[in-house]
Amino acid sequence: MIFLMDLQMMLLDVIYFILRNSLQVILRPRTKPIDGELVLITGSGGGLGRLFAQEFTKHGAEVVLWDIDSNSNEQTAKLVREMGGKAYTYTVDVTSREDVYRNAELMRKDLGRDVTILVNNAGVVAGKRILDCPDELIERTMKVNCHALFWTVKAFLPQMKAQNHGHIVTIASVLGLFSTACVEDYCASKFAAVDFHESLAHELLAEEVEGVKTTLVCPYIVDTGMFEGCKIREEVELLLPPLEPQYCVEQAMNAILVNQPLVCIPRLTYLPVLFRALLPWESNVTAYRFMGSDKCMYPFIETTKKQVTNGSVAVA
Ligand SMILES: NC(=O)C1=CN([C@@H]2O[C@H](COP(=O)(O)OP(=O)(O)OC[C@H]3O[C@@H](n4cnc5c(N)ncnc54)[C@H](OP(=O)(O)O)[C@@H]3O)[C@@H](O)[C@H]2O)C=CC1
Ligand SMILES: CC1=C(/C=C/C(C)=C/C=C/C(C)=C/C=O)C(C)(C)CCC1
Repeated sequence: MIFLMDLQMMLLDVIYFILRNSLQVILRPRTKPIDGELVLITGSGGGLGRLFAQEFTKHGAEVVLWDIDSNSNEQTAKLVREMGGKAYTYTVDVTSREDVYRNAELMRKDLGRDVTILVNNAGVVAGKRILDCPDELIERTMKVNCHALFWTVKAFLPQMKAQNHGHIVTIASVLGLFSTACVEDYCASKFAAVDFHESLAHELLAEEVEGVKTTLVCPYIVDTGMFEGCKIREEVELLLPPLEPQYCVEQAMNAILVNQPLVCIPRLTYLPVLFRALLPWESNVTAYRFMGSDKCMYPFIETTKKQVTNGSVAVA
């Protein structure tokens, strides 16, 4: 009897959340204020990281900027300060546990307060076919895109839980929800990031830590240069062009500010996720071929090769 009542309640809840979430697409829920929050952004010297720093600043938050490259990181801090915001820079290699824990402590000492919003944004891709790819580059992708999430969450979640206040944001990718050819390192690391994030979200909910929110951000190609050359069939690209970095970050911010658990940018990319789950493998392969998404990374890999030949930075 109790089982049947629980089942009925669960089904009603499922329907309620489907209706509520559909309605929220049209009627945006109220955004939460984040002025005075302390936001840590990893990879803050890069394309999206810099824009996140600026967007959080616009909303009145202070930003802690972590990047492996101090020059680009200082550039981000300069832009934030020019907007009248507060930025604190640290040169951190997020793949190093020791570096992460040491800098978390240093930051706490420097600022005398804790991070309340963590944006795990740093990311890399090898840009080589698996058989041409040095093992170190594969390991680096796994360490930056996946392992680093463990270290930063271990460094900042305890205080968030203690305060019952915080937000963990993971910038993953649509390539963490469906995959394509020749980016095995990246897809594996982003699938891992997605599941790391989801497991953490489940843990917080199971423990009823209501005050610590989570948002998983899964963007399609963004024009930051990281995937320079990546291209699908022209006719399909008209429907699904690469995202403007500013648009991508604004969409991600909208999701964060309403505590939305998951956002795929653009919305159209929810479809391949559904098809992957529902259709036979061969049907998906046929659709991939039709849309040119089976070989979309070929020109990207050629671009990376040219960068190496020209003697510039070998990997994104
Ligand atoms: N661009 C795209 O098409 C998409 C990107 N994403 C994801 O968005 C995030 C941001 O990407 P985007 O801004 O385009 O990429 P960028 O390459 O512009 O920025 C990434 C930043 O992370 C930094 N970084 C790399 N390794 C480390 C490390 N070990 N420790 C600290 N910082 C590090 C980079 O520094 P350095 O430059 O010195 O290496 C760079 O500043 C990534 O997670 C990416 O996977 C998701 C979907 C699409
Ligand atoms: C595979 C695939 C597609 C193309 C996806 C591409 C090209 C994704 C690139 C994503 C990047 C670069 C993410 C970075 O994090 C389509 C056309 C949606 C159709 C369904 C299957």
